[in-house]
Amino acid sequence: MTPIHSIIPSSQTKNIINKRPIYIPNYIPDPYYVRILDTTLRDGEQSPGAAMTPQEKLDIARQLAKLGVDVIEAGFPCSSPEEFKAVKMIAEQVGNDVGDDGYVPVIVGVARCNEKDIETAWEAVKHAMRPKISTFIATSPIHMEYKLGKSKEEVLEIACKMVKFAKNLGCYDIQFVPEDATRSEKDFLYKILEEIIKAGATSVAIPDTVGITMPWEYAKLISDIKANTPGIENVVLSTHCHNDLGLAVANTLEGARAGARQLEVTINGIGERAGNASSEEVVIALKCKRYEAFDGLYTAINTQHILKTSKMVEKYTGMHLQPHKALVGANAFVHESGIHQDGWLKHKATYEIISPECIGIKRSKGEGYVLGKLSGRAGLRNRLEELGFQLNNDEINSVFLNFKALGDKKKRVTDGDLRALVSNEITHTEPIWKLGDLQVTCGTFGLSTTTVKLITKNGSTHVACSVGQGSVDSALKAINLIVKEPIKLVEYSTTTIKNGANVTTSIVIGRENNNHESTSTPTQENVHPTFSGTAAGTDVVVSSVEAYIAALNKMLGYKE
Ligand SMILES: CC(=O)SCCNC(=O)CCNC(=O)[C@H](O)C(C)(C)COP(=O)(O)OP(=O)(O)OC[C@H]1O[C@@H](n2cnc3c(N)ncnc32)[C@H](O)[C@@H]1OP(=O)(O)O
Ligand SMILES: CC(C)C(=O)C(=O)O
Repeated sequence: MTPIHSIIPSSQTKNIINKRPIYIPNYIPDPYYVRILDTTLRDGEQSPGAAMTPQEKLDIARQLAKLGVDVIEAGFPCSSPEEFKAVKMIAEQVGNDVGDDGYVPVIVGVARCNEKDIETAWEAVKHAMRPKISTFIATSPIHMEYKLGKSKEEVLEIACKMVKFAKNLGCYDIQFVPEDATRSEKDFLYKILEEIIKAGATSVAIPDTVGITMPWEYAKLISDIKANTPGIENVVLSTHCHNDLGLAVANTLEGARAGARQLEVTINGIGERAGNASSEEVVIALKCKRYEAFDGLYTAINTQHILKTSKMVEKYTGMHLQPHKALVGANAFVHESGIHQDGWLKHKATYEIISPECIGIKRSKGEGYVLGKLSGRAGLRNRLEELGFQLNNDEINSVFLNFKALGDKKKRVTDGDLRALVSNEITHTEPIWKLGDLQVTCGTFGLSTTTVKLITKNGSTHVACSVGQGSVDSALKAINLIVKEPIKLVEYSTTTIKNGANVTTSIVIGRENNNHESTSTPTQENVHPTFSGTAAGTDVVVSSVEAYIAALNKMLGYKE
């Protein structure tokens, strides 16, 4: 029988960086090699609100070079003086910096098909070791008629003239892009590509500008262009797919299968409107299914840098990732349900297609799953063992019932909650203190004040009043005045459920060690042992006080 984890050949889960063939603008010496053109700094920056400073763009370009991209599309130099400065800095610095594998990335400046844009782009990139201009003009009927106000003949003439113009400036690596290619008439597309190749283009990108194309249609377009465009074998064919229907990655991968050997992607999939094909998804899909689905295609991306690059782009652009974003979202390697946790604990590959380390995620103990109402005994037992509790089956079964009851009330059962559940299970002490009454005064005038009445197990009542920094603080201080114990608050959390109508509070306390000179903030590590209490109700102060008293009773009942 085939072992379940053999779906991922072990060579591919390890960090093997494939050797990159030498860079020749219009030809890739290895037919299985796929170039990655990263356009985070150009199309990615077209995400509404994602504008970056030149320094931020430079930092990202450096990181993209470490990631191992072949081509960095650095920006649109004629769009503003700062953009020009950013592209120039990237060209001069990153475009001349030899990476660990001896490679220097190509730096691209993007330009419309006009002399001013092209001259400006060339001025910005020309000092890179491998400068490139990418010039575009729309070829679809709707764009030519309404946006450009030009006929096919005019567009064809401008495109050829501008490719030659770029070449005459001294640029020998020129990409031509027929914008809105997927809505263009195919015969016109073949014709314009034939002519711009004759004019000197070295690569051609086929953009699905408005993200309307199905994966099989995109694959057919790439195959048709290869079959019908004279001279197409003399250039590198590239994808450029937008995500308006959520198909950018699928279309890009289909484009590669159909023969495109440069893939244009962005980190985290950011870009104009719904974004572009996500770099991490494209690269890892190729890596995971290199032989099964892609006939051996490979990239030179050092996947260990994926997470770091993703975080940097998220921070600089302010484009926050949804938790369930493939590969780099906060939940991408976190298991919530019991059946999954059980399988994952037995063998990671039951529910993970790659190891998170492969993209640079360092997962420590306790990470990889969260406990909640959908968890089972396997996840619960494992986390309790990680917290140092060894319970027998009867104890686990008993804790499990209370765990499920708590899970029904809270979104997430925390380590503090687990400690409280376990100590309920193993201490069984009769409560020493009970809450009698509680009265809180708070507002904007002066400090909060709480009066609390506690009742001991033999029925005597004790009342105290305290001010504090807020209602909960004054309430806990009033309790401390009564019980006269050296208590340290280690952890405090509340969860509101059902639109604020109900609140659950968890508190962890420890006995303050008077001999201990340390002034550091108390944590579960430096206050030993700790005791937890949980309470639920409609009022946050009342549930906080009840949780505190529950933890206090455990502390007082505890024998070393
Ligand atoms: C599909 C894509 O992602 S394309 C890239 C998109 N990126 C950008 O637009 C970069 C940022 N853009 C900018 O900073 C500005 O738009 C600039 C500086 C480029 C131009 O600004 P303006 O000169 O004020 O023109 P504006 O943006 O309003 O309109 C675009 C003009 O370019 C023309 N144009 C559009 N595409 C092209 C092209 N590929 N080649 C030549 N002209 C073009 C339009 O027809 C229009 O011309 P018009 O003013 O004669 O009607
Ligand atoms: C300029 C081109 C490459 C583009 O961004 C598009 O068509 O989406």
